[in-house]
Amino acid sequence: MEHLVKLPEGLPSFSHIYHNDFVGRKPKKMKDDDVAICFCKYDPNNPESACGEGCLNVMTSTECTPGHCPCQDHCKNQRFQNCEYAKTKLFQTEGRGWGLLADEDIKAGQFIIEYCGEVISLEEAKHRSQSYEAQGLKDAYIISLNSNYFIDATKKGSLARFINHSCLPNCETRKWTVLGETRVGIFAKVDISSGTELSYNYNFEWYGGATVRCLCGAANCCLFLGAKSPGFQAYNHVWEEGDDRYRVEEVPLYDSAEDEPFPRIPETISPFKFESLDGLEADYSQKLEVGDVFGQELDSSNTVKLHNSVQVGGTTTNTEKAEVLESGKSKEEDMQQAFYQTSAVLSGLRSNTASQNFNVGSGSSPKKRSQRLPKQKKRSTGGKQSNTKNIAALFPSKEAQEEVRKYEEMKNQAAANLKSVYDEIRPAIEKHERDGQDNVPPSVGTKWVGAHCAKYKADLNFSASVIKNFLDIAQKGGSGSKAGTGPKASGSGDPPKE
Ligand SMILES: C[S@@+](CC[C@H](N)C(=O)[O-])C[C@H]1O[C@@H](n2cnc3c(N)ncnc32)[C@H](O)[C@@H]1O
Repeated sequence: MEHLVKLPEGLPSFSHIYHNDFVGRKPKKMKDDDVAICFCKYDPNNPESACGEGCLNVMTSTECTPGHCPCQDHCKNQRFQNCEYAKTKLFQTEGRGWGLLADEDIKAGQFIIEYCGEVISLEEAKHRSQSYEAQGLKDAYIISLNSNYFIDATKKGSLARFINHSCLPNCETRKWTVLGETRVGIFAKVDISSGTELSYNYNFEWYGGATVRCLCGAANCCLFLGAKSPGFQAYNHVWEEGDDRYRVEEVPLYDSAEDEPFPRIPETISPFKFESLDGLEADYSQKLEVGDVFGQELDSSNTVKLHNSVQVGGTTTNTEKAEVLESGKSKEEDMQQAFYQTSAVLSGLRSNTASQNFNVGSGSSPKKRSQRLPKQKKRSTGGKQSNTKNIAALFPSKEAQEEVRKYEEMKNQAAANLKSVYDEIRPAIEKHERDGQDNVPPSVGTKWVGAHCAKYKADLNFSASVIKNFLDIAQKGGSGSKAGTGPKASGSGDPPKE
C-alpha cells in the first residue's frame, strides 16, 4: 500500500504511517477469550454473507480477528487492518493549508481512511500541545481517542491528517475496536464524487476562545473551528474584517469523538423499539400523538426535508413511511440492532462528555473576555429555531397555525431540557472519569437517553403536525389558503386555488 502513495512536492515533512504508533505503552495483545467471534457463514452466492451489514461484529463496530472469523479469508470486516482505503489525493486549498480530495466516487457510509498517528496519554497530549504552542505551530493534529488516550498526527500520521474541518461536512469520524484497541476512521456521510474535498466536523471543545477562523464557506458556518462547543458559544463571536486568521497562543486539541454536540440516536430507531429495553419503558413507549414518522432527518433542518418528501397527490408521504422501517429489516432484527445502538449511545455519552471537558495547557482555562476576543458584536442566538419559526404562519387556518405552534413550542422546550440535562449530568460523568470507571451510573444514562427520546418525540410530533396540516390543505385542494401564502403542493393533481 505504502508504495502506491506519492506525496506531492512542497508538503511539510511528516512521517507517513499506516498503523498507529504507540508511545509509552505497547498495543494490547488479545487473549483468545477476548476475541469477538461473529456468527456469519460464508455463502459463495451471497458475498454480503461474509461479515457484511448483518455481522454481529460490524453492528458493534468491531473488526473481526484474523484466524478467528468463521468466514476466514472471505471476511470483509477487516478494513482497518487491511488499510482498505478509498483513493484520495492531496491538494493545496486557499487559506486552509493542504486538504484531501476524493480521487474516486465514494459511497455514503464507506470507510475512507484511518486517522493514524502516535497514540499518546493524556499527560503526553498536554505536554505536546504546550510544546507545539510554544513552537508556533498553527495546524493542530491531536484528536481524542478516549478519555485516556489521544492520537497525535503532527509528526507521524496517515493522509487523514490533511482532512480539513467543515461545518457542513461530507465525512464523519467513527471509532472502531480493532484487535482490542480503539481506532478512528473517516467515513463518508453522503455520496462523494471524485474531485470533491473531504471534510469532517472537528467539533473540539474550546475553552480558549478564538484561535482559528473557519474558512469552510458553509452557509451554516460556526465562524471558528470548534465554535460548536458550549464554552465557545457563550461568547457569540463575530469576526471582524482585518482580524488575523490565527491566534497562535492556543493550539487546540480537538475531539473526534462525535460530530455532533450530543451523541445521536440513529435515525432508524423508532420509538416502539424502546418498549423492550429494560428500565426505559416509562417514557419512551408512548405512542406519538400525531402520526408517527420514521426514517426522516431529525435535525433542525427537518422542515426543509419535509417539503421534499411530501408529494401531495403522489404516493410518498412521511406518514406512509411510518408503516415501513427504513432499514427494510424485520422488527426482530431491528430490535436487536436497537439494543446495540442504544449501548453505543450510552458509551458515546461517556466518551463524548469526558473529552469535552478536557482542558489543555494554557488554552484550557477560560480567559477574560477582553483577552479572548478581538472585537465582538452580539449575534442572534435564535439560529436553529428560526428555521421553523414561520412555518405556522404558512397555514391558512387558525387551528392549523395553533397546532403547529403548540408542537413547535414543545419541540423547543424539549431541546432546552436536553441542554439542561446535559449540564446537570456533566459533573457525574467527570467524576466517573476521574475514578477511572468504565460505565456511567445507569440513572445518569437513563436520564440522558430519556431527554433525548423526549426531544426526538417532540421533533417528530412537530414534523407530523406539519405534514398532517399540509395533507389537509392538499385534500381540500388548497381551498381556504391565503392568497400567495399557503403552501403550494408541487406534483399535486389538483393544484391549490389562488
Ligand atoms: C488536521 S489539520 C488539517 C490539514 C492542514 N490544512 C494542513 O495543511 O496540514 C487542522 C488544521 O488545518 C486548518 N484548518 C482545517 N480546517 C480549516 C477550516 N475550515 N478553516 C480554516 N482552517 C482550517 C487549521 O489550521 C487546523 O488547525
